[in-house]
Amino acid sequence: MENGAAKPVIVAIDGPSGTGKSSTSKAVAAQLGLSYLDTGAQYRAITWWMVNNGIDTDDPSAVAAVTGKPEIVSGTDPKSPTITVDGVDVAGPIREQDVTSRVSAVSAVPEVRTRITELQRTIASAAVTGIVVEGRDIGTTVLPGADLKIFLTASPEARAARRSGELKGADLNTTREALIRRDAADSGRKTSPLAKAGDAVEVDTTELTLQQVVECVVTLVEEKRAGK
Ligand SMILES: Nc1ncnc2c1ncn2[C@@H]1O[C@H](COP(=O)(O)OP(=O)(O)OP(=O)(O)O)[C@@H](O)[C@H]1O
Ligand SMILES: Nc1ccn([C@H]2C[C@H](O)[C@@H](COP(=O)(O)O)O2)c(=O)n1
Repeated sequence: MENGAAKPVIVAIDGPSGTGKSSTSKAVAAQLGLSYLDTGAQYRAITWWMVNNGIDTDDPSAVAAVTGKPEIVSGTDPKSPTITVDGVDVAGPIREQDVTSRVSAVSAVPEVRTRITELQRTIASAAVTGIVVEGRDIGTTVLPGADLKIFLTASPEARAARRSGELKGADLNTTREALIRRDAADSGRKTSPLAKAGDAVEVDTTELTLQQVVECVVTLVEEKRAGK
């Protein structure tokens, strides 16, 4: 750039549940001084609002009719990301089971995707140094011109073990089945399904520590910035 400031770098990190998108994205963004956006949290936030307002989340037209109502605000500091709905901090409630079990249905509604995608693009374009955006359709749909696209994978067994650890000993098989069900719903929806972009770098995290994944992505970003 003419004034010597580096061009903002846009990094898209996609993949199924439990592959390490959030942990990796936050650490990479913090290490490189970039903003961070958890797009799953936005879909969870709108789902939380639907549940809280008695909307039938299995009825796409009922969901579509009220999609524009809640005001969703994401804080993009990777060291303390935030998410509010109409000014209420929902970081805790959006991780609860009633939201998790409904979020795939709500996020499949095209009107919801249009609204949340617009919000994501606005946030990404305002990031001064750049941003790491994680989700399911970032490289394919939200930011197809991203400088770097990563697609994280891991075996269902590894992902279930990671999640069971978080859920304090939840049954491994039940957790694995729930992950597979959510992946199938997210990959099978008509509008911008979970998918690897053709130009994404796939990183299988099954046998890697979180630190190794972070180092791998940081190296890829630095190589991109250096024009390699
Ligand atoms: N490479 C890794 N090795 C071991 N554990 C990991 C690794 N990456 C992430 N984890 C752990 O796995 C769990 C899930 O990670 P994370 O929340 O980052 O995944 P995610 O892909 O963002 O999931 P979701 O899409 O469901 O939000 C966390 O407890 C995290 O600490
Ligand atoms: N870009 C995105 C991000 C998330 N979703 C949906 C599908 C997921 O099951 C759900 C929750 O995401 P998580 O918090 O587990 O990462 O949100 C989507 O459709 N597109």
